[in-house]
Amino acid sequence: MSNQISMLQNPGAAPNATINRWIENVRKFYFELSHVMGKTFPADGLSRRRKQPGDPERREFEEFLDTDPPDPITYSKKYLEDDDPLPFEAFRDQIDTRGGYLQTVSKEIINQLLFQGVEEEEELFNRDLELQQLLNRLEETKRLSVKSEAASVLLQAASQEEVVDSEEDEYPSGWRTSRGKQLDQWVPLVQAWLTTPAIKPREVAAKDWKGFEKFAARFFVSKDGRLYWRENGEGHHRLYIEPERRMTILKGAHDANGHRGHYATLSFLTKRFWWPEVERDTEIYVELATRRIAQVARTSKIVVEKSTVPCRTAESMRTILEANSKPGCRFDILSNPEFLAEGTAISDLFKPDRVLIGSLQTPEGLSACQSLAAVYANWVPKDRVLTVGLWSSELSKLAANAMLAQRISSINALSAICEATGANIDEVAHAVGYDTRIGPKFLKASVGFGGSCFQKDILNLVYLSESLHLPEVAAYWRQVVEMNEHQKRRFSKRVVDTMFNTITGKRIAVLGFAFKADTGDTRESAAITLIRDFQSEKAYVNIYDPQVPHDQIWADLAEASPLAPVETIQKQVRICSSAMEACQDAEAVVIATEWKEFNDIDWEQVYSNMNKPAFIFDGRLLVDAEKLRKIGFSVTTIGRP
Ligand SMILES: NC(=O)C1=CN([C@@H]2O[C@H](COP(=O)(O)OP(=O)(O)OC[C@H]3O[C@@H](n4cnc5c(N)ncnc54)[C@H](O)[C@@H]3O)[C@@H](O)[C@H]2O)C=CC1
Ligand SMILES: O=C(O)[C@H]1O[C@H](OP(=O)(O)OP(=O)(O)OC[C@H]2O[C@@H](n3ccc(=O)[nH]c3=O)[C@H](O)[C@@H]2O)[C@H](O)[C@@H](O)[C@@H]1O
Repeated sequence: MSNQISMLQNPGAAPNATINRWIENVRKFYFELSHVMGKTFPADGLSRRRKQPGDPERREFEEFLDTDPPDPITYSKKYLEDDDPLPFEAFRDQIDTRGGYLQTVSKEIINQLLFQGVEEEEELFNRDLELQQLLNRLEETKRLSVKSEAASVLLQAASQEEVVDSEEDEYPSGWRTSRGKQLDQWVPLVQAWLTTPAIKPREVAAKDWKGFEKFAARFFVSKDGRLYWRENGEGHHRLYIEPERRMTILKGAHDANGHRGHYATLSFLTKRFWWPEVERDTEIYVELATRRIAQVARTSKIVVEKSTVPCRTAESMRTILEANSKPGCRFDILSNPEFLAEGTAISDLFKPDRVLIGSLQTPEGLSACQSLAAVYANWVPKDRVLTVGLWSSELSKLAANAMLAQRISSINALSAICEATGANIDEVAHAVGYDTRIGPKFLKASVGFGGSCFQKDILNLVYLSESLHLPEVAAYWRQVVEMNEHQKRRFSKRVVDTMFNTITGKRIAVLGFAFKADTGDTRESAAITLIRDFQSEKAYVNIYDPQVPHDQIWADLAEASPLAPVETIQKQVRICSSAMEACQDAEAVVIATEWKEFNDIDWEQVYSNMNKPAFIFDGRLLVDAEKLRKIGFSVTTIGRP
């Protein structure tokens, strides 16, 4: 209680979250605090404080009672060997804190606790609902993106309606191995047998019965008659997909989901669906683009990998191309990764640091390499065109992005140390970057790196390392991504902690939504994670970004909280058309993207429009903290105490 009193008097004190919720409730009333020592009832938060000098004199508790204190509680044991109940003192603390907590705990948490005990059926229902909600929300936000396409294709495929194969979507039986074909025949028998176990399927030979039973044990049939493969390692039951729906599902998971390659497509699929040899089918499907090149090419071709690909992709392309090419056609594959950055794409194109071309070191490979180098020679100086081996080129692209991201994670890790010690991350970066071996670029601490490529490419490297049985190498690179996630979490926690451990009902203006300045791209933007965290703490959020379309913001927020209804998101979030509008009546401003125009904000005006105390959280080292403090803001900057 003394903690609460001191906090009521001193908003700067740091209560914990439970106590803060309590304070919020207590503050609704006009009251005078007094201390009544409890004797009859277990101690609660109010009665635990011992009487202090200066406390007003109060009658003892007994004086309030009309009758004698009740008799001690009696109990009877069900079985003699049962343990005696523990004395009250043994668990008094537990009751005390949990009692206080549970009274104010939010409904969601209780629901979550209850939810842990739900039956399989309910989980399935929720999973369907989740897909349905995802689609609804994406449609509502009118975002005609590949993702809504993916969701709709998947929903359609998962529905129980009859499917008529279009010619294009026919499932090629040539893909199946004999084992796959056998399991395809077994699955309908499994379903029938699980529904009426008394009838053994005649089609299963006696010698196969044990195997069949074992196989069948992996499934269950839901109330609505759908067959599910029991949960995989991630705790998801997977809906069985019949052969005639498989191409639609593959198409949805791969094409409509952004051609994210074999690994991403497979993990997307295997979280939701199952059929025999889904892994093999996915691999074949993902290779279809290369097969298509072979199919349509009538003369020899140089095939250039421009997109970022896993190391040794060219090798699998070659195998596919050679196996499917027309007589007399030969294919040379080059790797020519793209190094442009968003926001500077045109200048990167005209004045690249380097152009990298990887080829096989055979006469044909080297000659193909020269052909491509000649194209670049039109505007890129010769010494900037680097020619290397094919695998080195593929790996260099992943390595370059991984090392850039690693610098950011390193500086962000140091920013946490700065906040705890009093050092200043800008000064540290400056001092470190002055070493010519290290260099000054890409050492700007931030709320976390975003963008479509860093995370994807590092995870690509992690996957590659794992598949090469290099777990320590994989762990090293994974840590770069984990540190980035940590940085985002750390930042939103700092916001909550600084605002007296609760942002419930408070309005926060988030300035910037793009993953960096000078682009409208929001993929993996740190702002999305921050806003999701603020929403889950029940804050109101005003968002302003000079470039990102509003529909995109709604779609990203919907995707970040797949279980939150759109109306809830829209109640909590407002998209504004200027920084000034976003800051109106806010309690805090969070700078998430380093847009130049944020330097020109009239902070005095912002301050006068905000609720007090007015907080600024600079996730981009953008503002002049001292200047803003003079205005009256409480300023928190990344990498500074
Ligand atoms: N965004 C960037 O700044 C940079 C991107 N890159 C690389 O360039 C590639 C494209 O990047 P973004 O343009 O940002 O991606 P994006 O996702 O915006 O666009 C890629 C488009 O290509 C389509 N696509 C992918 N594979 C396909 C296939 N096999 N057949 C037909 N269509 C296919 C997708 O459906 C999508 O529409 C990626 O590999 C990325 O790593 C490289 C350097 C910079
Ligand atoms: O393969 C790709 O897609 C591209 O990825 C990055 O380019 P991009 O994602 O456009 O953006 P960056 O400028 O690298 O910034 C990435 C993220 O790191 C953040 N960042 C960058 C630099 C820094 O010092 N601190 C920092 O937090 C940015 O704010 C942004 O969120 C690389 O810089 C390009 O060379 C590469 O071609």
